[in-house]
Amino acid sequence: MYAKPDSTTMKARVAKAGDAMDAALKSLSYGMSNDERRTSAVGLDGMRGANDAGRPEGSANIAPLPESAQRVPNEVALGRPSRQEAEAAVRTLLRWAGDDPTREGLIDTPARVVKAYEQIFGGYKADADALLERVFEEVEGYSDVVLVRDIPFYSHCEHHMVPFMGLAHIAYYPIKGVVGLSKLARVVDAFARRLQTQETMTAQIADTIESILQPRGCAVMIEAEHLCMAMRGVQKAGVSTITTQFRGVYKDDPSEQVRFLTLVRGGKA
Ligand SMILES: Nc1nc2c(ncn2[C@@H]2O[C@H](COP(=O)(O)OP(=O)(O)OP(=O)(O)O)[C@@H](O)[C@H]2O)c(=O)[nH]1
Ligand SMILES: [Zn+2]
Repeated sequence: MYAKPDSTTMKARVAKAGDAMDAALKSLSYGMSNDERRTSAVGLDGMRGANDAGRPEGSANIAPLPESAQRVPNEVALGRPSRQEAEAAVRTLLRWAGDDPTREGLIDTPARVVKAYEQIFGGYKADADALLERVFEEVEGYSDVVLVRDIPFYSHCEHHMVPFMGLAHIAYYPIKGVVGLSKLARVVDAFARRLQTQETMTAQIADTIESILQPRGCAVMIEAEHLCMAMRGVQKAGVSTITTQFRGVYKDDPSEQVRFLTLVRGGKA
């Protein structure tokens, strides 16, 4: 439906973002309160703390239940339109765009779009918690950081239903065993395949890892390009948005945040 992100370009962008990250690191270490350290969006001052609403103070060590599973209330799930209704809605949008849904090239488009939505928005049916339930304990007591970086993802912004895409980086300090590496990428998909804001998605991934694995700490960083900013509206292409969530030791210890960002950037600068 849209192009795969160009990882070279993204890597170049990460390198370019290095200065911004360095500046952010300084402010993380010296300028921010503990609360501010917990959620920060580099270069997006107005977004700081956007995901903290309703989360109790000091809850980082308590392993809160992720809200992700409850994002679609029952009454909404039960009132789901039929496939025919969804296809009719696509025909309406085709007419709104100015085209003729009965012409040959578009006649099967509503069915294709509805099918594509099942994949693109398959995250609503994903149980992110269950993905992390299997833990491997035979790791010789390994308890240092596990960092999976450069996980590509595609999501859609909830404001315009236009794609945003990029890379997610996840780190955690295991306490008792480790989780399968692919499961972390699956958790990213479980939340990316929904209508999202980047901040919400970042917090949901961190919430899930924190509550299910109960690690000593976890860090999530997402960098993405939003096509709603590139192809419409303000039309600024190539803009990278970075969001982070730090929990546990990552929240408490700025040097852990530095180590995380250093590992994420390792070999790229
Ligand atoms: N914080 C945040 N904003 C987002 C995200 N995705 C898109 N947006 C912004 O959502 C905002 C919606 O602004 P509105 O003024 O309601 O809508 P609009 O008139 O289409 O805005 P423009 O994009 O400026 O044309 C825009 O500023 C988008 O850039 C996201 O993941 N996080
Ligand atoms: Zn948007």
